[in-house]
Amino acid sequence: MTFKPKVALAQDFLANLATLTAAVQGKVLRWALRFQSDPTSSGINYEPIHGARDRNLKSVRIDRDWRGIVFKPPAGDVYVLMYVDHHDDAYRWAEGRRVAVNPTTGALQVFAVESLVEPALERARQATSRPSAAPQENQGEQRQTALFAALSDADLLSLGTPEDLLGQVRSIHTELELDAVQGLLPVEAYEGLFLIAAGDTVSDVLIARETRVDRTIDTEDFATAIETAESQSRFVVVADEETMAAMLNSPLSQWRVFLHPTQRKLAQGDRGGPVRVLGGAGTGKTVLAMHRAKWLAENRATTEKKVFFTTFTRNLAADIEENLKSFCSPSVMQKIEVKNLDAWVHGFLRRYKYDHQIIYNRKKGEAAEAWQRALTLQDTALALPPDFYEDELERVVLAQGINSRDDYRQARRTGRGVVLTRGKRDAIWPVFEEYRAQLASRKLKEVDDAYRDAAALLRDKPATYSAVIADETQDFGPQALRLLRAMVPEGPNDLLFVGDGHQRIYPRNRASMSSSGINIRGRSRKLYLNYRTTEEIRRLAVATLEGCEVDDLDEGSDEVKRYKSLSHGPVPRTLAFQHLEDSLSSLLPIVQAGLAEARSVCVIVPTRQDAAAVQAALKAGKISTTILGPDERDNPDSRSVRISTMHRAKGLEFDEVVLLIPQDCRGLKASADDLQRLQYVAMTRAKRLATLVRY
Ligand SMILES: Nc1ncnc2c1ncn2[C@@H]1O[C@H](COP(=O)(O)OP(=O)(O)OP(=O)(O)O)[C@@H](O)[C@H]1O
Repeated sequence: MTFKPKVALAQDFLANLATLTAAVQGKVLRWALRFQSDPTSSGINYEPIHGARDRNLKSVRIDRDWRGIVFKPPAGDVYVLMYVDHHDDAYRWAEGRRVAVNPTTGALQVFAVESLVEPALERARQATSRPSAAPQENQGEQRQTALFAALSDADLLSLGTPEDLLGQVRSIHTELELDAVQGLLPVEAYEGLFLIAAGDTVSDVLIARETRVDRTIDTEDFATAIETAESQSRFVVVADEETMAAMLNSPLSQWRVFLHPTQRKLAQGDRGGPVRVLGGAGTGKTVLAMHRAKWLAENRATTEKKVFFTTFTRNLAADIEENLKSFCSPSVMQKIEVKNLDAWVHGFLRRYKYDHQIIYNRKKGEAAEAWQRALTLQDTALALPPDFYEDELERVVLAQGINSRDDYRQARRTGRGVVLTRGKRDAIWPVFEEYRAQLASRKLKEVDDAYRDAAALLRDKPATYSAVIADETQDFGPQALRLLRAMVPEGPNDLLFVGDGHQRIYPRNRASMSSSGINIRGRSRKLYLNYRTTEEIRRLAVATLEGCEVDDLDEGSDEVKRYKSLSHGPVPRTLAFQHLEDSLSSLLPIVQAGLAEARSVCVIVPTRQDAAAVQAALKAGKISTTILGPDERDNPDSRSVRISTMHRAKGLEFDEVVLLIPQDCRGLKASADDLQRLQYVAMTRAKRLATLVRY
């Protein structure tokens, strides 16, 4: 048997490869395949890099101009393709990097050397002491004590700080300085440090990370080190040429290969019961959920007992299915069913000859007629506000599945504002009873009641799923959660919920997992790093949530203080106008600049009428546009400017977003809180640039 060395790819290699022309990519691919097949071949000439601090970094010639930087330690037979660039740039990169095993966590880390970190810190120090520097979230504040003064070296190392950089990390006094070295540190070190700066303790961070280092660390054993979850966030061991070719042919799809350590830990292995993962916009919840589906399908599910992957809207379900297909084999896909919940319920009830139509819009047709009839039984003496009955129907009667006057007397009405005595509840109940009777005579069912009926039908059927994964959980109401609970027997790996209360755009669907029969105690985790949006855009988006109460999809609350973005860019612009019409004239130059620089651009507006107005304005400027309709999937490769409502933009992402929004919510159906959440969702669709246009 011949011994095969371990060949791995680094994230930086793929990231830089993605920026090169197709012709150069082709050259690199051919070179990498030869390298992969035998990195010990005498034809590969490993050149030392004289200015490099790390003697294990070598240069390898690709052609006259291009060089690959390879990590090649003297022992252990590990070869990592670290970077690729023009000769001089590749050497410069290598001179500024070190690769080492962290002596406490055992992870293989790549980080910048002191001579790059020091100037970055110095620039940040100067920026904060400059009087003109814009103060942002305490960043301008001059602190006397260093941020990590209370931490021992052992603490800093356990968070993932490289041993070489302990001194530099100790000298950090402000969040701005920490952010200045973000890209120069291993991701787990930066994340751990910002969580400490935000108030967490070292043990909070380590417990949440599920870090267990129960071996003696050999800092020369690179082959073992490269296998930890932290190492796999930046290195991937490539087994064969086919895998190497697949990775190099789609270098942009980093999420398929490099997971954040928390994403990887949650995606793989067994869990004792339901798991909830919270994370702000863009923190990789959907990516994690997809990798979890793949792992379960590969390791635990069968074609008879599949993994059911669901979300609230049809478009998102279709996008997720497409993405899953891009990294799961057809045989794995046979063990995963992806469907939005309403489509699943519709199909399931039809199979069981359920003879009711489900209502998705009470304002239309026969449902509206039934509701109007029921309202004739209102007790006017109670002098309740006009929208009281509909709110009560949605948030109490349907949400809790209340079926009788007795149940309504006992119903929990927390947060409903109006206090109702037993007598008042008795006087109100007939409206709801009549509504259900009116619906029944028309063979109609409210969607929440249909969920309840489906859950009841499932009770005496054998389980057809081994696991259920729900994305965008914040949009599911209590009856939907109960139905998901009923779809799979209680036990290991049964349920995974990912979501974010800040992004709830259907406010009636506020549900608590524990009151819906889902016990996540001890199995709740968070993702903190935003992979999509620049830190500058994230900050503005978060500022729009000021004063908005946000829940944790259960009985507790959530906050946005602990999130950070991994990329930086221009501070979003805010423009203000008197009227929508005036603001429309500002759109054309913004959109034209975006298109000229080949960015995908989406103009996001509150209503469909606004979308039509934007389309007309852009059409006049001869710009090709597409309004994203409710049933229309977005084509990410389109060169057309997309126009979307805030609701429809959910789950999508674009290089650039222009958000048109009124100064207040007058004229919109949303409350102030709802509008704040919608605005947060809309702004966080932007990857690189955002403009907020107020009118
Ligand atoms: N580990 C990763 N490495 C690189 N990119 C990632 C990673 N995880 C996620 N991403 C990218 O970050 C972006 C956001 O990911 P994703 O859609 O999973 O986030 P989310 O938390 O579900 O977002 P939202 O709640 O805003 O819909 C996507 O472009 C995705 O490809």
